[in-house]
Order: sequence, then C-alpha cells, then structure tokens
Amino acid sequence: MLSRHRKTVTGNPVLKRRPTIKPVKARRIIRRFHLLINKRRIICAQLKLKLVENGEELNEKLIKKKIKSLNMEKDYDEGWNASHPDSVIENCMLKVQVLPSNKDLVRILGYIMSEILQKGGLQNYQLASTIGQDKNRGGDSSKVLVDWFRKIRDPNHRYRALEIGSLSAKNAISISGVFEPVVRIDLNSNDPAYIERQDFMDRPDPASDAERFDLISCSLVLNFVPTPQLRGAMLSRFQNFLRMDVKSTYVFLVLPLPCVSNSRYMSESRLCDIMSFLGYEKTHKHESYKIIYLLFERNTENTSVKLSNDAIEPGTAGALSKKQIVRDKPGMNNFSVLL
Ligand SMILES: C[S@@+](CC[C@H](N)C(=O)[O-])C[C@H]1O[C@@H](n2cnc3c(N)ncnc32)[C@H](O)[C@@H]1O
Repeated sequence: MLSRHRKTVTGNPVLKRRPTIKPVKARRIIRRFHLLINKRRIICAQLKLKLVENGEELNEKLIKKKIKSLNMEKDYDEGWNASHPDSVIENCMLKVQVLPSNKDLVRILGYIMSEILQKGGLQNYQLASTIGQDKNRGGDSSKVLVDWFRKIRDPNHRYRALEIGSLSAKNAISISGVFEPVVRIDLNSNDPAYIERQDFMDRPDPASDAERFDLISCSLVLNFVPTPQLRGAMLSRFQNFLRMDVKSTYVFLVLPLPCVSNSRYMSESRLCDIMSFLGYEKTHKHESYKIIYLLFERNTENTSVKLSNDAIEPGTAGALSKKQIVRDKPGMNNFSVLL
C-alpha cells in the first residue's frame, strides 16, 4: 500500500510548512538588511555607480565590472572575504557618509555584497518578510482593502493597482477580480514571474496616464523604509503614479499600530496631516490589535488641503518637515515621517 505521507527522494517526509522565524528575530533581520542596502546606496552614490543602468538593477556582476574598471578589485575582495561580523568594517560602515577614501568605500561594498549574497542575508530577509503574512499574525492585509473596495467601486470601471512590497501573487488584491491589472513590485522578488524586482524609489516616472494607477497599495512597507525623510519621499512620490484622468484615486496604507499609537513623533492625525498636505483625504480606517489599515482618496476635483495642525504655513511642508514631539512616555518608539 502507498504511504499516505509524501516523501522526498531521500526518503524524508516533505515539509508541509516553510521554515519560520520568531517575529523579534524577523524584525532584526529586516532592520539589518535595510541598513545594508541603505549603506550600499550611499556608497554607490559616492563612487558614482548608478543603481539602475539600461533598466537593469545594479547586481553583483555589474558591481564587479565597475570595480574592475576602477582598478579596485583587491579592496572589494578584501571586504568580500572578511569575517562576519568584522568590528572595524562594521564601524566604518556606520560612517560611510563621512569616509574620505574610495578604498574604504569599496572594501565596505564588498563586505555588504558578501553578506547579502554569500552569507544568506537576502534569503533570510525574504523569509523574514513573509512572517507578517502568516495567518497567526493577521494574514493578508489586502483582504481589508478588497472588502472596502467591493462597497465603493464603480463596477463599470477597471481599477489598476500598483502593489509595493508584494510577497505573493495570490493575495486578495490579486485574486479578488476587483483590481485589474495588479502590478507587483518588491525590492527582492521571491516570485520573479509575477513580482518585479524593483525599488519603488527607482521606478521610472510614468510617461502618461495609461501607465498610471487607480490605487497604490503600500502595506507594511513604510515602516521598513530606513529614515523619516525617505518615508516622506516615498509618500510624496505616490502622486506621480496615480492617474490624473479619473476623479478619484487611492492609497492603501498599512502600518504596525505602534507606529502611530506609541510613537513620540507620529500620531494618526499627524500622518493624516501629511497625507492631506500631499492631497489625500482619509476615507476608511480599521484597527486590529497590532495593525492600522488606512485608505486615502485623492479627488482631482477637490484639491484643497485640510490640516489639523495650525503651525503649518500654507503652501509649505512647514512643521511636517521637522520632528515634533506629539507625546512622550517611557517605552515609546521614535517612528516618524518627514516631508
Ligand atoms: C513586511 S513586507 C510586507 C509585505 C506585504 N505587503 C504585507 O503587507 O504583508 C515589506 C516588503 O516591502 C518591501 N519593500 C521595502 N521597501 C521597498 C521599496 N522601496 N520598494 C519596493 N519594495 C519595498 C520589502 O522588500 C518587503 O518585502
């Protein structure tokens, strides 16, 4: 009789579940990965290495080609072959903005690339990123979006969606039939046939409305963007990707609840002020134990900016470009977004 349990060719049972990581460890892995790619971005800028060339993102092959043309392979290899962690290189990496020598920059670049590609950095990061979609941790956040959209949508309109930070082509946003097409991007696609590997900040501006979207989904992405200024830049960039030829376009923004409920510098109303300054009005909100889901609408017929914060000068980002304490208690976090 055939066994009811599937076996691999080695005779071991097939794993039914993918390996899991505890959430605290997952957050640590993700923070480290974002630090690495942030430093890589700074180093590449200082060495004048473009992150995207002829539509191709900078990868190990391209980096090595450039390093060869700079005649600095020895320094790169030194970093690549260094032990991990190396306290001297780690220290230098934290100061890349002020490091004078190209030699040091190239050595740190080798060290970073080796950690990402050779030491399992990328693989661990992708695994850690899927933790949030685990059913035990709230599951697929786009279910909330689809529920809202089923009520507000015009059935005669085709809603095009851009999903930033996509982990699966089988999430509600993709299979509900409410959005068509859904363009999925992620820094590191774990399914290249369906999810394009792309940093949203490097996505080329659309040439026309035909390439723009009705909805941008940005679920649990903003909290992984490394600095308050870059978070603000990401929110500001949305407008280039939303259609101008329809009355309403939308941004679905999902954040861990503590980003707005337990931060010294950010509250829900301050986040809404930022969005309002950028031309969006909050229309839907749902809070679970750990997550806040928000839907913002941009109405091309109503561009007035409604702000709750009196300190903001009309027409400028004013107070929204400066960190301001909105509350302060022990144990609070420092999450913030600045324009
Ligand atoms: C925790 S996952 C969230 C995934 C999913 N959207 C969800 O709601 O569960 C965050 C994802 O955002 C991606 N990400 C972060 N910054 C990004 C950027 N600038 N462009 C594209 N993807 C980005 C990361 O690669 C990661 O896969």
